[in-house]
Parts: sequence; C-alpha cells; structure tokens
Amino acid sequence: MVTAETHELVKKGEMLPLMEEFYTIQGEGYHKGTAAYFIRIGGCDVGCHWCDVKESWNAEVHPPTLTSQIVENAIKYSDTVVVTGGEPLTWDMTKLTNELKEKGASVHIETSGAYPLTGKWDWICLSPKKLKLPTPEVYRNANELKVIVYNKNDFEFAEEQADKVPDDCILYLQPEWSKRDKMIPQIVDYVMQNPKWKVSLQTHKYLNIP
Ligand SMILES: C[S@@+](CC[C@H](N)C(=O)[O-])C[C@H]1O[C@@H](n2cnc3c(N)ncnc32)[C@H](O)[C@@H]1O
Ligand SMILES: Nc1nc2[nH]cc(C(=O)O)c2c(=O)[nH]1
Ligand code: SF4
Ligand SMILES: [Mg+2]
Repeated sequence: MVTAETHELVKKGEMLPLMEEFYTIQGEGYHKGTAAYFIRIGGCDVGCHWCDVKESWNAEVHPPTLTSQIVENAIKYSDTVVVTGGEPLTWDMTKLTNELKEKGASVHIETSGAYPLTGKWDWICLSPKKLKLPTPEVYRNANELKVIVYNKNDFEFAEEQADKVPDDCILYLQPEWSKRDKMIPQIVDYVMQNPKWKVSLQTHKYLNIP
C-alpha cells in the first residue's frame, strides 16, 4: 500500500517506481558499446507481446524511490545514464533529468514515446509501437528511431515512422529477439536495398551482460 503522500511525490516526479539499476554497456542503437548506468523505472501499459521485460509493467510492485537518491547513486558509476523501463514517459522526468544534468551526466532515454515528453535529454531513442503510437513532441525530438522487426509487416511500419522523425534522426531496424534467426537475413537484405537504415542488434544478449 502506498500512502497518499507517496502517491503525490510520484505524481510530481520526486519519487519514481524503481525496478532495477545497473552499470553495463549500452547494447543497442547509436551508443552501443558505451559504458552506461541504466535506471529501469517500472510501469508500462503499451503491452508489446514480445516485450523482454514484462516484469516492469506493473508499477505497483516496484518501490517508490526518492529521485534525488536515484541520482546520487547513478552518478557514482557513470557520466552516461540511460533511463529506461517500463515506459519512463509514464512519469514526470523533469526532476530526474534536471538533477542528473546538474551533476554533469549525459542523460539518454529509451522510450516508446507513447506519453508526452517530459525531462531534458541529451539523447532520445524512440522505439515506436503500433499499439500506442508516439506523441508529436517525441517524434520531433528523436535522435534515433529504433524499430523492432518481428515480422515482414514491420518494414512498412518502419517506413511510416521514419516519415515522422527529423531528417537527421538515425534510423535502425532491430530484430525481435525470439525471431532473430528468421528476421536477421531479411533485415540485412532490407538495409542493403534501403541504406538509409542501419542494423541494430541487442549486443548485450550476445555478450551475456545485463
Ligand atoms: C524494454 S524497452 C523499455 C523502454 C520503452 N518502453 C520502449 O519500448 O522503448 C527497451 C528497448 O527494448 C526493445 N525491446 C523490448 N523487447 C524486445 C525484444 N523482445 N526484442 C528486441 N527488442 C526489444 C524496445 O523496443 C526498446 O527499444
Ligand atoms: N545492455 C543493455 N543495453 C540496453 N539498451 C536498451 C536496453 C533497455 O532495456 O532499455 C538495454 C538493456 O537492458 N541492457
Ligand atoms: S513499450 Fe517498451 S516496456 Fe512497454 S511493453 Fe513495449 S517494449 Fe515493453
Ligand atoms: Mg533491455
């Protein structure tokens, strides 16, 4: 049971339902290979059937944690911090990102973009989902677009999404993990035919790291 006071603090972004945090190597997208501290915030109602972190969905099982405490801890590990979830934009990211940036961190987000953009970000990785499309401001501010390819219809979805992001947004196709053997050859062919796209793999899963 969370008290009314805790609920208010979460609403203001002064507390956040923290699922886990870990220092690792960014496995995906533009910054792959870079050491980064990951903050995984619980809560997501998008419902991707292939989501690799379904344990994050129910915010109520993740303890509300003081945002300042999350920041103090994160900056001990790395000056690159990746905020992920769950869907981090479920919550008000203003305080978390302001404090991380005050302490000199470069702050990245992994988001479906399904909720309004809050917070100040050095890098926005937008991974749009058909079930709950991104809001206009997330499209407008995306630095990379990372479309998950589960089946061949996702190439068409990827092109529709690419039309909605800025011209300098970097475009990635990433195989859905369970379908990787089937989809990697199709992604490789597609990228060779359509070289505005790049391949992204979940390299942390090959490296056996978090
Ligand atoms: C778990 S999500 C959390 C952040 C946010 N909810 C989102 O979807 O962008 C982090 C990244 O993992 C990707 N992802 C999740 N499950 C995946 C899977 N089974 N295979 C490949 N990528 C996956 C998402 O598309 C997203 O880019
Ligand atoms: N190493 C590593 N890189 C990642 N890039 C995005 C991730 C995520 O779950 O948001 C992730 C993750 O879970 N681990
Ligand atoms: S939006 Fe992200 S966290 Fe939510 S179900 Fe989809 S992949 Fe999982
Ligand atoms: Mg992950």
